[in-house]
Amino acid sequence: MSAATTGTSRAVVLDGRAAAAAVKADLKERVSALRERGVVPGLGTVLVGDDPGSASYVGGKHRDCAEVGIASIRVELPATATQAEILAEIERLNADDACTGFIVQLPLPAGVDTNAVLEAIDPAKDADGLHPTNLGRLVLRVKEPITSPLPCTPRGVIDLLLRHDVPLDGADVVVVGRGVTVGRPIGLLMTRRFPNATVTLCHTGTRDLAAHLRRADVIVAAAGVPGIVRAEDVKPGAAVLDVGVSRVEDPETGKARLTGDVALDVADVAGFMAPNPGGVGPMTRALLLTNVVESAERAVGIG
Ligand SMILES: Nc1nc2c(c(=O)[nH]1)N[C@@H](CN(C=O)c1ccc(C(=O)N[C@@H](CCC(=O)O)C(=O)O)cc1)CN2
Repeated sequence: MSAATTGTSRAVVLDGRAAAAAVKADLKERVSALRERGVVPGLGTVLVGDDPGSASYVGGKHRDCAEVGIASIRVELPATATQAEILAEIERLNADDACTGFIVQLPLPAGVDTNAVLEAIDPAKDADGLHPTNLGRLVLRVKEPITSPLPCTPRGVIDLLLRHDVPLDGADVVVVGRGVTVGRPIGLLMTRRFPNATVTLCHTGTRDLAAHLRRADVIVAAAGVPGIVRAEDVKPGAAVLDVGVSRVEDPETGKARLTGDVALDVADVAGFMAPNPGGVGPMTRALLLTNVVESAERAVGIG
């Protein structure tokens, strides 16, 4: 969804750019404190192939690192890289003391076993929180404070809801999309932070998506299908967070542009809206940095 609406919007905007700026300001101070103790957090990224979207996300991650004082390590491999070559780079980053956390940018080229790649990352350096050990800890350590990295986009969604006091106690939450970075982990994190929320995961096999959406107090749209969440299917006052990303051709300019999953006029019905761009995306980036800083703090016994 773009920030523009049909003009009657009364939804409170869940402003991810402002929230991310606040998160980064806090991280900058924490990174300075770590540096004073001789600890320099370093984020590594592994980018395979030449997808312009992925390259742009990785570039943004390194700009964020520079902003808060985190060191950057960039690994780039051609789209033809073999599974063994990718795993070798992961082993190198696992062993590199300058790299305190790293990610492998997704999606990987067709033919690469993404699960095997994610499982090869040292769980202590897993800045995305997508290693099975960390996903398992997320399920098991429900009552503990955060002791392991958490998936960034789901964490961003929850942070935005908390910052704006969106009511979650007893809420019906509907997540659309079952991808590995958002749809699958978000229910785990949501019911850890809001144990009385009821989370339903909808996907391409869901028989009646509209029926699920209509009773939802909170909708997290992460399907990558433009306009899949329509105003007529949103309960007045609901919180709607648009996390979908699709590349479409702009009919006016003929140029490719990014669009979300939520129709523009949903903002006229919703009580809270996380737009796309400007909602959850900037928080995904800020919480990646948070995972890196928290890991570095844990390593020296802070937090
Ligand atoms: N290893 C990972 N791969 C991917 C992840 C992830 O969390 N880990 N998520 C997405 C891509 N992504 C980060 O990698 C990401 C997507 C979008 C944004 C963002 O800030 N979007 C902006 C709009 C950007 C634009 O206009 O170009 C916004 O929403 O305002 C940040 C990060 C898939 N891969």
